[in-house]
Amino acid sequence: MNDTQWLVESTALVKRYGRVEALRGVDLRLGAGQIVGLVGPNGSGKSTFLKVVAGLLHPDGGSVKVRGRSPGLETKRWVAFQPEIDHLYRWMTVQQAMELQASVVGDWDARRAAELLEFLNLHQQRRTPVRNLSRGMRARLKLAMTLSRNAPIVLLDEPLSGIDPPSRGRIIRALIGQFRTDEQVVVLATHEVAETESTFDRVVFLERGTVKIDEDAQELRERYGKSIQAIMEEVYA
Ligand SMILES: Nc1ncnc2c1ncn2[C@@H]1O[C@H](COP(=O)(O)OP(=O)(O)OP(=O)(O)O)[C@@H](O)[C@H]1O
Repeated sequence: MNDTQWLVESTALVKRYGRVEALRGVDLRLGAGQIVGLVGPNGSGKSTFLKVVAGLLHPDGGSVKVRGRSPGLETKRWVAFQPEIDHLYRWMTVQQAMELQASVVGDWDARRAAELLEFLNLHQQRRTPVRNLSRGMRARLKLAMTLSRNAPIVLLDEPLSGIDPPSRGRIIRALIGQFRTDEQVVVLATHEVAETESTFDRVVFLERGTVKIDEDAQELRERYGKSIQAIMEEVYA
């Protein structure tokens, strides 16, 4: 594979916040056709990695390439990034938030957006202002806004945060349903490993800014003879 065939390639990637070294030489290559579970304890660098790939933070060392280019304006159109923070305008209705997103991204899929609103039980809330939505409903809206894009690189930072456990299965099915194996990579940064690991093709485990595990999800389960959740709890607690 040459450089441009990787959707994301980081080499010895370093990111610091003042004296805190959040990423300490991360080497990762992500190609199309995978859901990658990005896991690790609090502060291990998951969000920082996603933000660097999304072009929101600049590396302090090493490099990151998105389809062979340094992250910037050009690469942002290839990356659908759902941050953990709530970035929605409170005064907008659900419909207006979707329309705003549709107008600023170049790869909006209106049909999928309508399907996702229905699937995520938001279709009856179209005229509801964001400020009147519960935290879980806002999380669903963020997910709909992200997954309605046809971006080759989808980065989801704790997408299930705030969503009630019984609904998470539906959300995960939405994620798989929208996933196009031949074109996209989905990176799912999460602490909800038990609920999401069935979607993982590959697991990247970060610890203190370095990659401790980067392995096929099924091979990892077989190697330890337990679920990824159990591996996280027992081996890396
Ligand atoms: N804006 C910031 N300013 C200073 N330090 C930061 C900032 N953002 C993150 N850090 C630090 O960088 C390190 C990595 O943080 P990061 O948020 O990337 O980890 P994470 O794995 O996503 O954590 P969590 O699971 O808690 O969301 C931590 O030590 C954190 O305190």
